[in-house]
Amino acid sequence: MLVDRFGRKITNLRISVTSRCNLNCFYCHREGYLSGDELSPDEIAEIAEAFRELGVRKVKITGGEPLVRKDIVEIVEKLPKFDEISMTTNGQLLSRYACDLKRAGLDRVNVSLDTLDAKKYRAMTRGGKIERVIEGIEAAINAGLTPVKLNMVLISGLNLDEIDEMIKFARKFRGKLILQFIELVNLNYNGEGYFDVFRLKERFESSAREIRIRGMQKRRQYIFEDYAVELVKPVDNSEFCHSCNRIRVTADGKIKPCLMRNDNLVDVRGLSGERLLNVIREAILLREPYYRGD
Ligand SMILES: Nc1nc2c(ncn2[C@@H]2O[C@H](COP(=O)(O)OP(=O)(O)OP(=O)(O)O)[C@@H](O)[C@H]2O)c(=O)[nH]1
Ligand SMILES: C[S@@+](CC[C@H](N)C(=O)[O-])C[C@H]1O[C@@H](n2cnc3c(N)ncnc32)[C@H](O)[C@@H]1O
Ligand code: SF4
Ligand code: SF4
Repeated sequence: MLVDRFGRKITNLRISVTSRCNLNCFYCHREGYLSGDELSPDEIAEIAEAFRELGVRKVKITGGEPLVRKDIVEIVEKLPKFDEISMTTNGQLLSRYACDLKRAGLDRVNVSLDTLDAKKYRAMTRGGKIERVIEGIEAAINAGLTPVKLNMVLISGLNLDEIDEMIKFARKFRGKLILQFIELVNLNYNGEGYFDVFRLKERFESSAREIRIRGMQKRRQYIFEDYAVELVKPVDNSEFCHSCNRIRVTADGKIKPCLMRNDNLVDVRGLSGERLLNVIREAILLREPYYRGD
């Protein structure tokens, strides 16, 4: 088991498989790192296996946009067995891949959708087609990549007035969708439009059938009859960082201890066996909560 200097157990691995993307959302943090280089499916599998041996139980595939990689099905297929393998995608290519990804071993997907207005969507993503995202969500549900989480970054002046509509949209899928309302992170972007998502707490607390607090980043989940809501508050939230059980691997094979920092990356590309395990153990010791509180 990997445990950092702050007693946080690392059970969750986030692998960026590319920095490339077929969209260009104006606020994108790009997972905090840009790389021109990409690991092969075998290289990804080797690093993932090392983390599995060290106690990681869940894997998230992300990007850039993971589905722009032509070998994405092979990447998923070659991953070792974990309790859960999920992917975060913008959904543009999801309907094409949903069934193959499920067969390859993907358990579920998160799909990013900040608005239900086609014109606004095109503007925010600089060219995205909303109908493709909707088709992708439907294909993912039909393929059993569930629960599908819908990621909506809340931006004041842009989409706060769409929260109710998004809930109505989620309800149509009868319990198969979880809505994630995400706070805007000020990284590679000036933070204009910031909205504190905890301002929604009261609203959901007073009406939910059940409230769950996830171990990961102490996220609050509100369960309703035919949908659920999760609030993701990464800004100025020491509770989030103190229960952060994630480690990241960048598209070019560096261990990234924190989304918000690039001054403590550790290159593991080309390493294998005991050497790889030891370098991972050392990298874990570089982890620090980004927001610490008092
Ligand atoms: N600051 C920070 N933000 C994170 C971290 N993990 C996820 N996020 C943000 O949370 C939002 C949702 O990320 P996703 O990739 O969909 O995954 P997730 O919701 O974290 O993971 P699951 O609930 O397991 O599906 C994105 O805006 C991420 O940038 C983290 O460790 N630190
Ligand atoms: C960087 S994207 C990568 C995966 C894929 N391209 C997608 O959009 O789902 C992962 C998630 O981060 C979110 N995100 C991007 N920039 C953000 C920011 N500045 N603040 C909060 N979330 C952000 C996106 O909305 C998306 O849900
Ligand atoms: S689709 Fe994802 S990676 Fe691409 S620009 Fe938008 S948020 Fe960033
Ligand atoms: S320490 Fe905080 S900011 Fe850094 S990755 Fe973990 S939750 Fe995100």
